[in-house]
Amino acid sequence: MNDGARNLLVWGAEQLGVHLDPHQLGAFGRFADELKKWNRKINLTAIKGDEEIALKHFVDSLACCRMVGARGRLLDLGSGGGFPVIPLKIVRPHLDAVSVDAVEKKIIFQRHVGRLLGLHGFEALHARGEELAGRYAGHFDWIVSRAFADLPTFVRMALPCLAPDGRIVAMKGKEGRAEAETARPALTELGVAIVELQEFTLPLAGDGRSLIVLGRKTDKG
Ligand SMILES: C[S@@+](CC[C@H](N)C(=O)[O-])C[C@H]1O[C@@H](n2cnc3c(N)ncnc32)[C@H](O)[C@@H]1O
Repeated sequence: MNDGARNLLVWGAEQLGVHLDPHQLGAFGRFADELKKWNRKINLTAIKGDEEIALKHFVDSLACCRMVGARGRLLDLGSGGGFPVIPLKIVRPHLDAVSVDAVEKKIIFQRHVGRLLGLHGFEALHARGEELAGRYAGHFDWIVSRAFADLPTFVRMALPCLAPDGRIVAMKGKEGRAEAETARPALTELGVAIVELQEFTLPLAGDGRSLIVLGRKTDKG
């Protein structure tokens, strides 16, 4: 990753309230280098330039930091090249993270990055989200996804694996609020409520983003 991209990453992360130390910056640099190298052979991402990777993959992934604690169990459904799970693991090293994707070559890439960066408590699993309920029933404190599926589909897949007080976090573009409104009846039927909806602009790139946080409905609503 070039100096300009590194500066963008530091600055963009700061805008989100995340301070990156030199060790973490080094990890992001190695992740970017591997992403570019592997992307020449297997299709991991359409985002190829250093600056774009820094903003549209790394800073964007870090946006959901504020919704996730420092310790606990995290699942990323449909994580592709490792987003948002690997950036989250870099800045929240004590999270126990499971990353799932249906495409094996993407999971092989993530395992490679996990080994290279020495990420402990990181498991990349080649599976479909629909298959996880048996192994991970009620297991995760946070289940996240970025650019994965429509809200009811994601929630239906995530819910069996969610701890009783767990949270589902959907990372969406600027259309997130409208999608949440449309999905509200289906979500109610699933026994889930929108706990929080945050809209923000990706630093510098200016693209609209939204974070939709969901939890099980309680008797109180
Ligand atoms: C648009 S990509 C997003 C990847 C990553 N989250 C990101 O933001 O860069 C969606 C990913 O979901 C995976 N996927 C689609 N359906 C899936 C399923 N049912 N279970 C697991 N992964 C799935 C695809 O293989 C793909 O890697």
